[in-house]
Amino acid sequence: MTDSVDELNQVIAEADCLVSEQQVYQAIDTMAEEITAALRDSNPLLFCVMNGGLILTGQLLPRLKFPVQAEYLHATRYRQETTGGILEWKLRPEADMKDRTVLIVDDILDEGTTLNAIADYCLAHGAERVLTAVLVDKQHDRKAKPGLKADFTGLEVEDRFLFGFGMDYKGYWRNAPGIYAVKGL
Ligand SMILES: O=P(O)(O)OC[C@H]1O[C@H](OP(=O)(O)OP(=O)(O)O)[C@H](O)[C@@H]1O
Ligand code: HPA
Repeated sequence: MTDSVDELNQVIAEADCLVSEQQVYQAIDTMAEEITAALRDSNPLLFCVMNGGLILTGQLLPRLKFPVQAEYLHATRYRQETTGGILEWKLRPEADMKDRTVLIVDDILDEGTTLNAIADYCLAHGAERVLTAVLVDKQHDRKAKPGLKADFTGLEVEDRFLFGFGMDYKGYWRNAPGIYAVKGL
């Protein structure tokens, strides 16, 4: 059942703001500088991981100071839940990635299952190398592989259920202006 607007307004009113909007933009500025320095001569193929990667991708792209071919893919495993399940491909990448440097952009590396599966898919389809960029790396010891990290990380955030800047709570509040943790989660 869809939560009511009142309930969704209560979620953000009761949530803890862990990272302010201004701090998020500073982190994205830094990520963009790092990505530009690393990839400006690589002609990378960038894939936004829908839906969560939408906002980071939209903020990063104008900050990247080199020509970028931007595409998208859609893989999901949380749906409306706060724990992850089986990864479902809703749209596989269509662009030819043979011998390309691929940059995968997503909102969060939580357990890392999603990014691992996407990276494996790209390598299996001929990508020369796959790099990953996430706004948030959630701090816990449940990563799909010990020590798993993205190549570019904006912020390290505590182990709570988060929303804002692309991350959703039950499909809502991807638009929240900062990074918030749901009360009690
Ligand atoms: O590191 P993991 O534990 O695999 O979790 C991270 C993934 O989970 C979220 O996607 P979700 O499945 O919620 O789909 P969405 O992007 O449409 O919200 C998020 O956008 C990442 O893609
Ligand atoms: O903490 C989270 N919030 C929203 N989406 C997510 N997908 C994985 N972890 C999270």
